Amino acid sequence: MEIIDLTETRPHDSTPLTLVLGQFDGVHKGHQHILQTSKKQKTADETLAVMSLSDHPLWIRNQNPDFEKRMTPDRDRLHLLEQFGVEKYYQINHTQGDVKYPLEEWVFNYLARLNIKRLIFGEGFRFGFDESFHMEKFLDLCAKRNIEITTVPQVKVNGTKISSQTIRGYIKKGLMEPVHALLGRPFTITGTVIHGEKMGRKLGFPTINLGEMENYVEPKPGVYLGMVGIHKKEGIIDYWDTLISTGYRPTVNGEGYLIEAHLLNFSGDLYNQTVSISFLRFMREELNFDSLDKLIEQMEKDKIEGERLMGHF
Ligand SMILES: Cc1cc2nc3c(=O)[nH]c(=O)nc-3n(C[C@H](O)[C@H](O)[C@H](O)COP(=O)(O)O)c2cc1C
Ligand SMILES: Nc1ncnc2c1ncn2[C@@H]1O[C@H](COP(=O)(O)OP(=O)(O)OP(=O)(O)O)[C@@H](O)[C@H]1O
Repeated sequence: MEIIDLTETRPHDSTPLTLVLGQFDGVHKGHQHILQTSKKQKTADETLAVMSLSDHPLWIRNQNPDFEKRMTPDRDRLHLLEQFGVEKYYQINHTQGDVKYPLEEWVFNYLARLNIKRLIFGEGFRFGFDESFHMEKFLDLCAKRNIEITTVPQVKVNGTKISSQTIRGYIKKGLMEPVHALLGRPFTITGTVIHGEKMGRKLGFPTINLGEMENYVEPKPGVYLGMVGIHKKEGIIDYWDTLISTGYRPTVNGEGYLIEAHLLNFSGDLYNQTVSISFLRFMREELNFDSLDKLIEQMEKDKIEGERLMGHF
């Protein structure tokens, strides 16, 4: 997939495009449907492209914290878009300096640099919200350029549209089973293993900590059952059943929110390796124990329960 920053470049290539507009956080089942439909609708000479803003307009324009973090930061999202057949990805940098322009005109000025034949939206699409994105005005601008517009019906579950915002809300509540169902895969964070406080090892429960985590939505504090994928050479991933602890570690007066994973029955050095931590289910709340012995006793119970749930015995 070719990645093009439209803020910096005026593309010279005039490839005819079928373009889908939107943020695509999670590349959830609704997004997957619109991409599959677009692939079928485009003609053989058209290239399937997606265009997104670097940040959600509701974060840039309204400072709404619900739209700051992602379940799929750029690297994960681009990888998934490619898997679903997107051939070109256009990004526009959206910053505070742009808020003085009407959103639909600002977006259209970038679209006008491309040879768009077909523009595809999910039904009810709006970038941000009604007051910031005037859909009718946007459609008028497209019509003047002879861009064909198609609307794809919404994919719903129990009568409600699948949306990134809803799924991020489930992650924040620790509801990992519906997240798995709506994404078609578990919520997964990927990063490089960094050196932590090394206290876990002393407690008999060594854990891996990941760097570069700032951009991910934070799952509710607690203990989860999951899988860790260790990225090996040639794209091979070695999976381990795992316990995941998220939160503030009140028992050891931890500082700041952290995600750690204790791989079940694993021994070895993972520092500096790339790993993916997938969340399968919430097991219990994070607790403030009055001694380290009590924390260790509970972690031993967590381990037995985790192994039982994973079918180890
Ligand atoms: C399975 C598991 C359960 C945990 N549960 C709690 C908990 O309930 N309360 C708490 O304060 N910390 C909990 N922790 C976090 C530990 O306090 C933390 O892993 C330990 O202090 C090591 O931290 P470090 O990796 O930064 O050295 C848990 C960790 C694991 C692996
Ligand atoms: N459930 C769905 N069914 C069909 N199309 C969808 C669905 N959800 C989003 N789309 C479409 O996918 C494209 C990208 O969507 P976008 O990520 O901007 O919206 P979203 O997933 O609804 O997110 P948010 O919750 O932030 O509004 C848009 O064209 C949008 O209309």
